[in-house]
Amino acid sequence: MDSILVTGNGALSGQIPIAGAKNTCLKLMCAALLTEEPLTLTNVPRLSDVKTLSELLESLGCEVALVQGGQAMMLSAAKIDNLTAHYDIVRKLRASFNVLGPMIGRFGEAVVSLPGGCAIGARKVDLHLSALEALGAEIELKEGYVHAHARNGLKGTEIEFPFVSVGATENALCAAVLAKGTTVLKNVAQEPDAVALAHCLMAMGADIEGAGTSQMVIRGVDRLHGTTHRVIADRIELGTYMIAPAIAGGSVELLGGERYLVAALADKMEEAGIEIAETATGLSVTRGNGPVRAVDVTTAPFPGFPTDLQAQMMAMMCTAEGTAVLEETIFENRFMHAPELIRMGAKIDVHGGVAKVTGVDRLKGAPVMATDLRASVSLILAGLAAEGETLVSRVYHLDRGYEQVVRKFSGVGAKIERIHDA
Ligand SMILES: CC(=O)N[C@H]1[C@@H](OP(=O)(O)OP(=O)(O)OC[C@H]2O[C@@H](n3ccc(=O)[nH]c3=O)[C@H](O)[C@@H]2O)O[C@H](CO)[C@@H](O)[C@@H]1O
Ligand SMILES: C=C(OP(=O)(O)O)C(=O)O
Repeated sequence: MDSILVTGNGALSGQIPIAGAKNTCLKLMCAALLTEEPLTLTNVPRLSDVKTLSELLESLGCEVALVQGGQAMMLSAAKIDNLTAHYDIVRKLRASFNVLGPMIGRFGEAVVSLPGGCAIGARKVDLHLSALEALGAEIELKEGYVHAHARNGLKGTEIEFPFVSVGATENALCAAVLAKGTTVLKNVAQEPDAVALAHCLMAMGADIEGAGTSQMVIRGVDRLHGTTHRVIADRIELGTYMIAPAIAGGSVELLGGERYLVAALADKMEEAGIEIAETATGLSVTRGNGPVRAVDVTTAPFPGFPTDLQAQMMAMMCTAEGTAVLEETIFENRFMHAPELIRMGAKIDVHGGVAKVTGVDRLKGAPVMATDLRASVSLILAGLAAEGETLVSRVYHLDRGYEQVVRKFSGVGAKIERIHDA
C-alpha cells in the first residue's frame, strides 16, 4: 500500500486548479441509467471512485467511455442487461447505492447490495427505501441485498423526509422523474450535488421545480433523453486546499473555486483571521502575519458546515490560538483522525460527537494512518506545518477523492511525495 511523505516546508504560494466534484459526478453517472440515450459529462474528476462506479455501471450493461484524458465521459444505458448491482463493487463506495432509484424508475426492478463507503458511522438506507416504497416499490431485504419491484410502475406521492439525507433525496428524485403523476419531496437536501443532479435531469427532459430549496415538485414524464452536463467544482477539494495556506502560511488561489460552494467554511476561516477574496478566476486565500484564532464549528446539512470538511478544520485548529469546539452531527464515528493528529502532538479531547482542540505552537511529524478519505487529507494538511516528516499510510482512501494530490500540493511549494509500495 502506497504512503505519502510530507515535510513541513514553510509558506505556500501559487495556484491550484479545482477538479469536478466527486459527489456530484457519481450521482450524475447513476442518472445515466434513466435513459437509453447517451449522457455526456465534462469536468469529470480522475478518481478511483469514478473508475469503480464505471465498473459497476458496465456490469449492468452500460457503456462507459472516457475521453479528453479522462475528463469527459460518455455513458450509454441503451442495452442494460443485468439489474443486479453486486456487493463486491457496491461495498467500495456509498454512492453506488444510487443506481437503485434510476433502475427501479426505468425498469421497475432492481437488486442492489447494501452499500459500503467510508466507515464513519452506521449510514443506514431506511430513508432511501421508505421513499421508494411510498412511490409504490415493493422492497425486500435478502442476504445483504435490496430487492425492489414496481411491476405496475411507480406513482407520484408526497414524501417528507424526517431529516436531510443527500443520498435519499437523490435516489427518490431519480425514481420520481419517470413515475406517473406528481411527487412532492419535502425537507430535501440543498447540497450543490443534489441541485446539480436536478439540473441535469431537467436538461434530460425531467419536470422538476424547487431544486435548491427544501421542497421539490416532480411531475413524472414518459421518458428522458440524453444531454451534455458539466460537473461543478468540488467544494470539498476546494475547502481542503483553502485550509492549506491557513495552516502552512502564504497565499494560494483556488482556480474555479466559488464562494457559494464553501460559504460556511469561508465565514469560519475569516472569523479565524484568514483573508478570503473572490478573484476573476477563483478564490484566493491568504494567511497574514497574525495568529489563526480558534473557532467553533458544528457540522450540518448545506448550507451549514460540511461534515466532509470537519477533519481538515480540525487539522487547522491544532495550531490555532485558543480552544476550538468541533461538533459532528452527521456521522457518529467521524473523529478517527483525532488519535492520529494526537500522535503528531495535537491536544484533542473527544467525547461523543464533540472534539475540543486546544492549539499548540507546532505539531511534530510522525508516522500516521489514514482511516478514511477526509481523515487522510487532514493528516497531510497537518504535516504541511509540522516539524520534520509525516508519513501518511493507507493512501488508497485519498485516491477515492483527490486527483493528483501530490502534484497540486507541490505546485504551491509543499514538500510532498508518494512512496510506492515495493
Ligand atoms: C447531510 C450530509 O451532510 N450528507 C453528507 C453525506 O451524504 P450521504 O448521502 O452519504 O449521507 P446522508 O446525507 O444520506 O446522511 C445524513 C445522515 O442521515 C443518516 N441516514 C441517511 C440515510 C438513511 O436512509 N438513513 C439515515 O439514518 C446518515 O447515517 C447520516 O447520519 O455524506 C457525504 C459523504 O461524506 C457528504 O458529501 C454529504 O454532504
Ligand atoms: C465519505 C465520503 O465518501 P463515501 O460517502 O463514498 O464514503 C466523502 O466523500 O467524504
